[in-house]
Amino acid sequence: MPAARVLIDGPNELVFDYAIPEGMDARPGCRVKIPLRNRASTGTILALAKEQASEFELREVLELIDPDPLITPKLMQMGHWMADYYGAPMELVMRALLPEAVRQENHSEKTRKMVHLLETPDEEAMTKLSKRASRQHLILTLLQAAGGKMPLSDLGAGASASIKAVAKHGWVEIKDEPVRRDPDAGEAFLEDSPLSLNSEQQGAIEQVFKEIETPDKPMLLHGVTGSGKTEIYLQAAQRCLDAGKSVLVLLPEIALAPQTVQRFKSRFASIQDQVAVMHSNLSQGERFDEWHRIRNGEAKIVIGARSAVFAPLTNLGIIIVDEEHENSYKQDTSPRYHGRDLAVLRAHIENSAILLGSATPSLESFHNTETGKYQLLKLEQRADGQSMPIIRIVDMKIEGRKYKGAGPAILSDPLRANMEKKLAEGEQVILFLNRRGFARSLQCPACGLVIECRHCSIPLTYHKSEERLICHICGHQAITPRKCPECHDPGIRFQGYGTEQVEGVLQKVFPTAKLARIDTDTMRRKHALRDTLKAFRQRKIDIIIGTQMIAKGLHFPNVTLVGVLNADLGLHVPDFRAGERTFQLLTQVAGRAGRGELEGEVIVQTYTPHSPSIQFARHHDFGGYADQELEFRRQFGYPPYTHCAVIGTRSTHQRRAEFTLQNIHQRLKKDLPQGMVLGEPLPSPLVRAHGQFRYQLMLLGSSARQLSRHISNILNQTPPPDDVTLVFDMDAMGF
Ligand SMILES: Nc1ncnc2c1ncn2[C@@H]1O[C@H](COP(=O)(O)OP(=O)(O)OP(=O)(O)O)[C@@H](O)[C@H]1O
Ligand SMILES: [Zn+2]
Repeated sequence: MPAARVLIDGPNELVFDYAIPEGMDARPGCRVKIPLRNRASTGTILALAKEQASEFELREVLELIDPDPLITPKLMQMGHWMADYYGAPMELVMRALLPEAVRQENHSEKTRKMVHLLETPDEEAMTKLSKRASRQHLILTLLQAAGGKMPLSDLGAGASASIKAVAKHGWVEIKDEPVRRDPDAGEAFLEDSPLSLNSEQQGAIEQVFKEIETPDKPMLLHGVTGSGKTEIYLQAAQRCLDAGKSVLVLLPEIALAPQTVQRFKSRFASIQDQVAVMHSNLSQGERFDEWHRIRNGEAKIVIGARSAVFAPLTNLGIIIVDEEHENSYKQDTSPRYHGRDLAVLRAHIENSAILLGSATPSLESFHNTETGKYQLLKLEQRADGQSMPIIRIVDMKIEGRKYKGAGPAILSDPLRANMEKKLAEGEQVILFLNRRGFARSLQCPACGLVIECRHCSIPLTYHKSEERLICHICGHQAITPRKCPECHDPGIRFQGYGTEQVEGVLQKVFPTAKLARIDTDTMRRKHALRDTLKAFRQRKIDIIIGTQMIAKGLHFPNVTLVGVLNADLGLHVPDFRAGERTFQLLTQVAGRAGRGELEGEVIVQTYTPHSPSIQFARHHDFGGYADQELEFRRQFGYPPYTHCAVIGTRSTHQRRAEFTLQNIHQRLKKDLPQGMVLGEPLPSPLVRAHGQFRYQLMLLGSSARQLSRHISNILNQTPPPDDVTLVFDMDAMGF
């Protein structure tokens, strides 16, 4: 008898084999009822075997819940690829493929009671009714006015006896009707129409149309900030819909891209019902509804973050990956997939077009255009003929001297003077600083002690409004000491500054300007970001100070000055991608300036004005940056010339974490295949987080398959002790 391997619903990821009874058309991806500990349980079929392998008699599947697999065969194929490539158990892959809300099907459809008018009594009867039973009369007239049906709840609470009475006469009937839980209920979107494209856009879209017609090669759309990439996405999507095909749009963090989502919603406002947006703020019920709307073909455009790459669309015309260089496409728990890479794979499996877009492409994707694996589409001009902003560098080593001992130099003279000018002219300013809180750390000048988190190896950040120290890794909080806890020196002081402190400085320097701070501390409320950006667009705010939440994708024509307060923050971290990331961030932030009629200016404050990331960004020279960075990567054998995998161990026992990794290192080394480079086991840059010690080693290999198989083999042979957790991160993006 054939057997099925079933992932049981529930928190524990149990997997058992069951026999498939004769005549049951069970396929992978189908949900089934199975016996478990004398009770009927539910689960999803992971895989089938022709003959059962076990010598024990298997229990039988009780019932097939879905005759058609919930997971399409093509998505299943992608799932098996993921399990193999990322070295992840199929159980975990399955969790990614089928959202919790769908797998544990207890969010059945939401329904509501509707009252339907079956027939209206004649005029005479109505007149009688109005005198004798005015409530019943009212119900009938309301129903007539509403065109024959109304939700029961709208007919008022006290009306139930009257409704029963009119139902008894056979005038009305109450029926359950399904309702969609619409996450955007209450929001109105004005329809807009396609723009006529400029010649660069025209060239790009023709290529995209060709690919939609007959998919051949992935496309990388490299368009400078403000070049109108979104318009290309919109017209590509429209073309697919016209051809009866579906569209998948991936955005890095959907909560941070309210403007892009809004543009899609506006363009497709007339077919609102066919658009599904999947983001992390959806309730389980909303997620269930959206998923089923996609699976049954009602929704034809899906917009979502990385996990939307598994959206069960069929007949895909194009997959669009906006800001393809963004790290947040990488999943940070197993299976540690890269949303962009899976999108490319999925397009291949589904035979659809794929369009990756960015103003600062990842070197991986850019390199693929150089080798001819991808095709490059370029937009070198801003869409409306605006010029690129002028970028000026301020050397804070020189500026800082003016402030001797008077606290940190936050606003250099050139930046402050420029802000004054713009504000006087009624223009708007964005300031960028990638650190929240008031002060980075507290340090004792006498003994040098820096107050650290008790669970993590980083300093605690001082938050003034809450009057406490907070760990930005684990959230641990502590009271701010008045003197050094070690040597009791009362001179203990703040080091470094965050957005909260900048806000305070701005209030003093520009007392009449209206300010808003955008970071995770101020944006906790559900629609806080959307509302703040709206106020900014309406010019109710003059200056925004924000973290990376405001770095990309925002379009405000009246912003003429962007200030980068400390460009060095991401530069001095032990990661070969640190320079690339700084270049991307500076280019993206700078790109927020001068997107309207007025010219834009950018002022970058830095202590390392000559670093290549800063210099190339200043000249808007992606090509130059990519050339020299790729040369460096090639020399050292780093990605994109190789694949990079990281193996990590974590444990509350430092020695156990270290020893386990050393052990793995030994085994990896013993039969290391040709072409692989094995690094040393070392403490992670953040050696302790959430109370766990972390060790890691890096492997580089020219063949991804060989690399991940070699590692999976060794890890399977070396199960870690119970108190050590293993992490295997294929194509790791951070260290
Ligand atoms: N052909 C066009 N004619 C006139 N305006 C256009 C055209 N195409 C795009 N625009 C406008 O140009 C502005 C910038 O476009 P968009 O935001 O799409 O740029 P982008 O390339 O996505 O930039 P970023 O990478 O900075 O997000 C938008 O206001 C858009 O409406
Ligand atoms: Zn901590």
